[in-house]
Amino acid sequence: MKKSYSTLVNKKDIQSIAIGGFDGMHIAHQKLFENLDENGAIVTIESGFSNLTPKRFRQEYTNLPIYYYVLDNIKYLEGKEFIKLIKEEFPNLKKIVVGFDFCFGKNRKYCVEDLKELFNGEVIVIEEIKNNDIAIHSRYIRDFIKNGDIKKANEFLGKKYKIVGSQIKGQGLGKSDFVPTINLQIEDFLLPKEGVYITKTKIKNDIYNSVTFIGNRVSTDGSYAVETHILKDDIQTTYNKVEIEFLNRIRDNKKFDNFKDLKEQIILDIKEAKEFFN
Ligand SMILES: Cc1cc2nc3c(=O)[nH]c(=O)nc-3n(C[C@H](O)[C@H](O)[C@H](O)COP(=O)(O)O)c2cc1C
Ligand SMILES: Nc1ncnc2c1ncn2[C@@H]1O[C@H](COP(=O)(O)OP(=O)(O)OP(=O)(O)O)[C@@H](O)[C@H]1O
Repeated sequence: MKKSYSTLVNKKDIQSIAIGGFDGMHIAHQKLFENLDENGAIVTIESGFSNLTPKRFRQEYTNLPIYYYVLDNIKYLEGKEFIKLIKEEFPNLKKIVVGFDFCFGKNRKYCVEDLKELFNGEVIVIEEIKNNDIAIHSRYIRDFIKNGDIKKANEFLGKKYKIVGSQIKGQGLGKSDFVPTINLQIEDFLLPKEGVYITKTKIKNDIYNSVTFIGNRVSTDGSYAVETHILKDDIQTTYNKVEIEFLNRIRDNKKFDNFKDLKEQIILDIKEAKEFFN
């Protein structure tokens, strides 16, 4: 099994693991982690499609060490081979925690009953965790985000949906014709539906109330942009890392016939965001 990330914890010390994809580190994932003991670890099988909590950001949502394995390297294994590798990786493993729908190995033909049979230790299977009768899964959270339903996404995540990017140069119009904005380049993260959102923006150790526009600037140059206006301060410098937390959605992206109308709308958006924070 090829590990693609290393932590400082010695794998010989690990006695319990939770296994899965864990994109989002959502409420149900956290329930699995609660069943790990102090010598526990998270074993993440990377499919390459993680865009809620891309791999390099996942560790911030847990104190447990995370070990990453590439799905393509292990998906052809028979059940016995999978367990053998797990035991080679974690020689003192006593407990495995998975969800009710966990399957593994060749054609995903091995599931929880096989795991119980093949692993000579404790296997804890967590029943399906729901939020108001709807099952919590990363795929549903992705749908909420794509539809702009940030409140639902946050409810299912158990935290605010966050993207991380770096500042890039904008058109230079914001400051002169509208309001100053930080233009962002975002990689790896799933972007919410086009529109205007109430957000918090974190730069270094400071957190600012903000409004964020996502979408094609159909009223100006037409290009796709993610840009944030900080409600309080005029942020001047270029920062490498900017984090945006989504709290609520204000409206859809819209084409305005002139800059005056767009500016008036932006002022209304800012007013709505300020009221939200008050
Ligand atoms: C709160 C807010 C709402 C916005 N709404 C729209 C919009 O509905 N339609 C649009 O085409 N552009 C919208 N924009 C983007 C502006 O067109 C953009 O800020 C302007 O073109 C300046 O871009 P620049 O920062 O690259 O100079 C919005 C920007 C902000 C900050
Ligand atoms: N709602 C849930 N209730 C209980 N266990 C869950 C739930 N969702 C996921 N799990 C378990 O968490 C682990 C990680 O699963 P996985 O990464 O597939 O999460 P997911 O949210 O179901 O993702 P996806 O929607 O992409 O399938 C697995 O062991 C899985 O069985």
